[in-house]
Amino acid sequence: MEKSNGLQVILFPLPIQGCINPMLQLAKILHSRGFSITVIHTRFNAPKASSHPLFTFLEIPDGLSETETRTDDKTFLFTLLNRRCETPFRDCLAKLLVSSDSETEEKKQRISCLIHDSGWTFTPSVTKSLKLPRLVLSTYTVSFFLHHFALPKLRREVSQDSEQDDLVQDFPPLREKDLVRLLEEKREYLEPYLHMMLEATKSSSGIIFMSCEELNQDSLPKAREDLKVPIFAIGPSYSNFPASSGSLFTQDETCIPWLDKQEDKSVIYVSFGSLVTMTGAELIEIAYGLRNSGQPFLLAVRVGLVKGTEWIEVIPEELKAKLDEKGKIVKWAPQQEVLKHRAIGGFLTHNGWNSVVESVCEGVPMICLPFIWDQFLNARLVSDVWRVGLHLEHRIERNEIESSIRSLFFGNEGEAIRERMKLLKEKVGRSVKENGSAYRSLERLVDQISSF
Ligand SMILES: Cc1cn([C@H]2C[C@H](O)[C@@H](COP(=O)(O)OP(=O)(O)O[C@H]3O[C@H](CO)[C@@H](O)[C@H](O)[C@H]3O)O2)c(=O)[nH]c1=O
Ligand SMILES: C[C@@H](CO)CCNc1ncnc2nc[nH]c12
Repeated sequence: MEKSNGLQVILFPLPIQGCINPMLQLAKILHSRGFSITVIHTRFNAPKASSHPLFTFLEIPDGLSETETRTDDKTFLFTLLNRRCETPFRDCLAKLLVSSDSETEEKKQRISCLIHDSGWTFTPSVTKSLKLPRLVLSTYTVSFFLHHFALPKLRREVSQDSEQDDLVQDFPPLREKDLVRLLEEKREYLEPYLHMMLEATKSSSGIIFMSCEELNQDSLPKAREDLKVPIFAIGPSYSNFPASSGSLFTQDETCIPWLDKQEDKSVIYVSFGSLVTMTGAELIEIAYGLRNSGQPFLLAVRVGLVKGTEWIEVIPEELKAKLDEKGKIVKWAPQQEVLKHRAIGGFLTHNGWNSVVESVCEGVPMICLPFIWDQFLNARLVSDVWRVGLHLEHRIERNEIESSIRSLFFGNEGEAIRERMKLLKEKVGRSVKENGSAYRSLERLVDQISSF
């Protein structure tokens, strides 16, 4: 740990698991560079302050009701949060600035800037009136962030004559069938929300991605050109700065001793992040697919994953008994530790960006089953661009799942995928080491924050 550099950074994550983890990871990275860290967060999905004794946490009210927090339309949720949090956030930040000014000289830690999730769109007017520099963190991959601003236009101009498998011209490597599914979610709030997000990004002092040149060759130059603000692709550095301490759920630690008993690279790990929901019938197909594959498996079923039920009640008793012979089902896994484990041979994933990056960092080949939003694009990167995974093409059927597991573990394609994943892992690993592209980007970010 470096000693304090006398500067303080204020962080403001969006309250969903997929956004809290990368923000806390950024906090750890900046703290290791001597910055002191204050996290302003909503009451809803508040991170566990006790897991981070080195940071200061300040809670603001968000006014969300129980029902509102459960809404399926995430854009609506974020729109509500932005409306309700503006005033409490402004008050909180203003107070912080005043109290930091009045500290005694030796305790003084000048507040150098605010770094907020790209999903907070009200921030420009707040920091402008308080004269505080502002950086944005995007938890998406660069190409999704860049191209998703065109979604309202793409929705208006859905092409009639294109084939399902065609690439979407303005949104590669997304395919037409992905775009159709992505747009299926009801999104009446999407257009104004995206507009505000883009404005908040363009008026910022820079945007940070937990990604690197090696994973975004084509989109980074275009992002620099379009957004016209400095771009810092500083990660992923999951191995040095684990994100798991940001977990909102209790991790089932019995996963690791269970994995210890399995053979090298024999287990398929299955998880779907924190937002996706599925039907009971879909979970049953997945369970049969896992069982019929004959491979040992570790399945994370989050409470609430299956719509209308609590946990895994939909799985018939008789199947449950068969599952227990070779598999383990938990509510929340210590995912990074699991992916690191020598027993893991593959990851059946919904392709949230954090999961994809964690899998690449640990060199675990994937089976892609995206459900919503940026997951469709992430899955194409994995299967079509880097070619380090198979794609289920949205077929949640036991036979498809069984055969994809078999070809990943035993087929020729699986062999080639493992080979490519090994190379990709090494490439990304080099990027965060001294003089790698992500390392240099982080140096530039630290310089910029210090110079505000
Ligand atoms: C299910 C499960 C998850 N996790 C951790 C792993 C990851 O760091 C994190 C989940 O992040 P993601 O894999 O990005 O998934 P998710 O929470 O759905 O993320 C949301 O936010 C992401 C970033 O904006 C998006 O890319 C996703 O599409 C979106 O759904 O939670 C665990 O540690 N244990 C678990 O059992
Ligand atoms: C505003 C963003 C950027 O950090 C939140 C991430 N996640 C998401 N944003 C919008 N719709 C979603 N549907 C699923 N996940 C979603």
